[in-house]
Amino acid sequence: MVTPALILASQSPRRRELLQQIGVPFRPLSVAVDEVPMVGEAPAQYVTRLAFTKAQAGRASVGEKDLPVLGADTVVVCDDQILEKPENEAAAYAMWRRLSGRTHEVMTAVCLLKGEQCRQELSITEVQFWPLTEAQMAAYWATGECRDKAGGYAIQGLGAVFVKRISGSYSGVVGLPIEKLVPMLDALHLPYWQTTD
Ligand SMILES: Cc1cn([C@H]2C[C@H](O)[C@@H](COP(=O)(O)OP(=O)(O)OP(=O)(O)O)O2)c(=O)[nH]c1=O
Repeated sequence: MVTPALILASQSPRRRELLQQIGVPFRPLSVAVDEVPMVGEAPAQYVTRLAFTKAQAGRASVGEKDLPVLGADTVVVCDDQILEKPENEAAAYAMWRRLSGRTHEVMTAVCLLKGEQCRQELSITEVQFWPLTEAQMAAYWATGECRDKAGGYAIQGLGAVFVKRISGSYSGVVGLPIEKLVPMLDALHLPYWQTTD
């Protein structure tokens, strides 16, 4: 068995797949943190805080201070409002009506802790939706795909048909911006595909 180079403090299957995709040897760990914005907290601050909190929670639960821990958080932001995972059908429809025919931002913050070191990055991607019909929304709800996704859609899934344009990081929208992560791994001398040390 390969020795893990880091702990991924996340229950998200997408984050696990993205780390696997670039050949990082890791051990997944589910952490539970309160995902509630503080009063007056801007979306960028909020996702950054949550990524840090998840990494910290992972480190506390592993107990091995020297093993690096990676945490991440993703939110959809539209009209300065944070859209997380829809709690029910009404919440999902409210999100889709807001996103329909418009451009929103997907923010993913990443935090990597190793010993005393803390590296953080924020990815912001613009996503434009086609106008959505009520019939499309009903059909999408029926698929169940929206339930554990920020903003109530998955760009990597059937939700891709809602997307007209993207400007930024595709992997960031899915939950882990590879182009931000690789330099962080380099800085802490952590392995991935093609590294030699
Ligand atoms: C916008 C969008 C989000 N998402 C996902 C990424 C995240 O998994 C999820 C946002 O929820 P998060 O709270 O960031 O992550 P999570 O609860 O799935 O996992 P954990 O907190 O344990 O790390 O939405 C997609 O998969 N595709 C998309 O197109």
